Amino acid sequence: MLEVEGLGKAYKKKIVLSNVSFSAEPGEIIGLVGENGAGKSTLLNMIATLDKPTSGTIRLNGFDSIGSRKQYRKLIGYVPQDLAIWDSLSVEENMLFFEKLSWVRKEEDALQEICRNLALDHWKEMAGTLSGGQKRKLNLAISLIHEPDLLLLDEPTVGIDMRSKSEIVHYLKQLAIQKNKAILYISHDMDEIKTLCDRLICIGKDPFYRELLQSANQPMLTF
Ligand SMILES: Nc1ncnc2c1ncn2[C@@H]1O[C@H](COP(=O)(O)OP(=O)(O)OP(=O)(O)O)[C@@H](O)[C@H]1O
Repeated sequence: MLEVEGLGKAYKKKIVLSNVSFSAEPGEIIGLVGENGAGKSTLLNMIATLDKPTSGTIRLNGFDSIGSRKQYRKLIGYVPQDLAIWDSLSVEENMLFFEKLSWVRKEEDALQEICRNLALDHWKEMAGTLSGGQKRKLNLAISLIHEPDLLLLDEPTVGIDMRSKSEIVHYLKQLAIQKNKAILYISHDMDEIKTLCDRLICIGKDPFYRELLQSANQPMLTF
């Protein structure tokens, strides 16, 4: 499904990633882990087509991320580290707004169901007055409107309470199992990594980090 081959990224003379190769199958949750500044977001951003690789290729269901960008983009959902919601709109208005921007048409009931499945029951409330956890859920719900095959998540549970965190983790697990979605997930939370991820991709050279991750006893690729 997702095939990353020989991927490299340099910013001017600074090499951030080199020769990263891996694949992801439907239903798999893969954790992207490693120390600060290792290049996790850079890798995710290239897969999200927000940044161009210096070398290598990314293909999703046979579509190249550069050559077939339009078709490729329809298959991905991306949740950035920073919230991308409208504070002055209600949850309902946010969902309707982003549905209009999306390439699929969804009835309001279906949009509300996405939120309900995430235990986000604040349909008429202004996004600006939601708790941190509810805002994160709305951010995630928006990325699911067009039912992407591959979900790219950049620390989607950072800084939120344990209940919201556990609801998001439970939801993602169900999404992978029941709807066969592939999920690439950046996290610094060891418990979350152990609970959620089927396998890991460790970016960076810090031996402390690598040893710690090996103790999680999950299949791991290192770059
Ligand atoms: N646009 C850019 N121009 C120059 N350097 C950049 C740019 N984007 C990222 N970098 C550098 O690339 C390296 C990797 O950054 P990246 O944000 O991918 O790391 P990360 O593993 O996601 O870190 P964190 O865990 O702190 O989020 C860093 O040294 C960063 O300064």
